[in-house]
Amino acid sequence: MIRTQDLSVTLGGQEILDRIGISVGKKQVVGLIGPNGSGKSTLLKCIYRVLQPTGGAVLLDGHDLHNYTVRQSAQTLAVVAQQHHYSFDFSVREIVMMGRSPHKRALERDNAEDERIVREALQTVGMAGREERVFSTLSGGEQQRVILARALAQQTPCLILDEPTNHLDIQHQLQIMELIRSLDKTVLLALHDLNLAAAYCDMLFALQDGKLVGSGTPGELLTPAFIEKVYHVRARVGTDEEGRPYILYRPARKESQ
Ligand SMILES: Nc1ncnc2c1ncn2[C@@H]1O[C@H](COP(=O)(O)OP(=O)(O)OP(=O)(O)O)[C@@H](O)[C@H]1O
Repeated sequence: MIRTQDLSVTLGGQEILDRIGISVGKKQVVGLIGPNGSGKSTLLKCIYRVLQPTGGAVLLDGHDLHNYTVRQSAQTLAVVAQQHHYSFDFSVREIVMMGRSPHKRALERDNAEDERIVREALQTVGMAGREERVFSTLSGGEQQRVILARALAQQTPCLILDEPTNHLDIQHQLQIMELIRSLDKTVLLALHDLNLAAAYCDMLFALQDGKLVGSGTPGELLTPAFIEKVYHVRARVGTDEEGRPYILYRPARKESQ
């Protein structure tokens, strides 16, 4: 459903992405992994149209995203980006209600159905009853959940998430990942935590220095050799009772021994 074809990005004269081809099947949860600065956010930004690629294309259901109007792509893709900058003190309700705008005409007023969808989205992320709180006064984790609620209120078939577990404690990390899995949507997300990626993703794509350096199911991709090559960290990989890999990191070798 979402595909990138030879996607390249050059910024400030530097090649940030080099002919990346990834694909996310309908209703799959696909993780994008890779070290800091490897290009994960840049790739997601091309998909949610904040960045214009220098080469290649993003295809939605086989159609070039460039032929979509902004409204059409907002009806297809909802985004939870890494940083949330709001210059005004919006309430939680107002922020989540913004998710409804691709479904409305200019100046159309919010109706009872919009209100219901907003309440339901806040309930889903565990933020019910906080509609009137000022967004900027929420903790980082609470803000993250409100932004996810806004994406849910957008009612799109696809979700793009850049580090959705950022700022969250372990309980909320697991809750958000369980929620993402339960949504029955096509999901592409950037993740740092390889154990979360292993536990919740159907497929993974790995970036390193702007290049695609691996892809496969978590079990296929996350081997000790791969982790050492890409992250320069030694690791032991076990398998849980459901056959999914889990990773234990090991201290770096001491050079003097
Ligand atoms: N506007 C820009 N001009 C120049 N370089 C940029 C620009 N935006 C991003 N970069 C560089 O592109 C590279 C990839 O950045 P990106 O944010 O996509 O990485 P990432 O994998 O998401 O990293 P992280 O895990 O740290 O969030 C980095 O080296 C970054 O410094």
